[in-house]
Amino acid sequence: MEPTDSATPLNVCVFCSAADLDEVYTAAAREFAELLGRRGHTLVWGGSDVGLMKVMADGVQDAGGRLVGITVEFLRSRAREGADEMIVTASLAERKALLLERADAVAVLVGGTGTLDEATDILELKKHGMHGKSVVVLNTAGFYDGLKRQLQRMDAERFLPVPLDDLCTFADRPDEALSALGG
Ligand SMILES: C/C(=C\CNc1ncnc2c1ncn2[C@@H]1O[C@H](COP(=O)(O)O)[C@@H](O)[C@H]1O)CO
Repeated sequence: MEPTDSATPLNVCVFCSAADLDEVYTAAAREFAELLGRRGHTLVWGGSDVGLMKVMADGVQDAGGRLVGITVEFLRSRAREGADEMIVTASLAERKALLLERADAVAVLVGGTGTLDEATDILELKKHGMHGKSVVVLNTAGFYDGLKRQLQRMDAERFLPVPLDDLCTFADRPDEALSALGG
């Protein structure tokens, strides 16, 4: 499908679960992916063809967007066929650096420890002024309510050297998340 909506094309890095999840989560990811694809954006992601990562890649590609996968040597066998680009790094650290480097903006969808690791890494880099890219957390079904409360407490009790709002925003819906990224 050709992209139909006009917006400045962005490279949007998405961190999300490698697991197969309930419909409430896959539906939101699919909607976000379709918005990205329809607006001609590129998905930059971990490159695997599993779980929510696959839902995102399918949705973006079906809606006319591009796919740039950045996988790592030990997960190479899980890499998606037919991505526009697939880069294989030697280590997870190198992969995280490249995911950020190739992105204009970052979206954190529901996920486990892998997603949390990636999200805190880019927030830490942003805190230290290493990048100024927009970061949005898509809080599907309140999945990240606990994380939001924790970060708000860090902010209120001065654990953060910059305001939380300067680090990331939370969005309840996929369209809000994309708007927060300027897409
Ligand atoms: C080995 C299995 C699946 C393949 N796993 C992964 N493939 C690619 N990227 C992965 C994988 N696991 C973690 N990642 C990265 O972390 C995020 C997902 O981790 P989570 O713990 O599931 O949230 C994701 O953004 C990836 O970049 C087993 O079937």
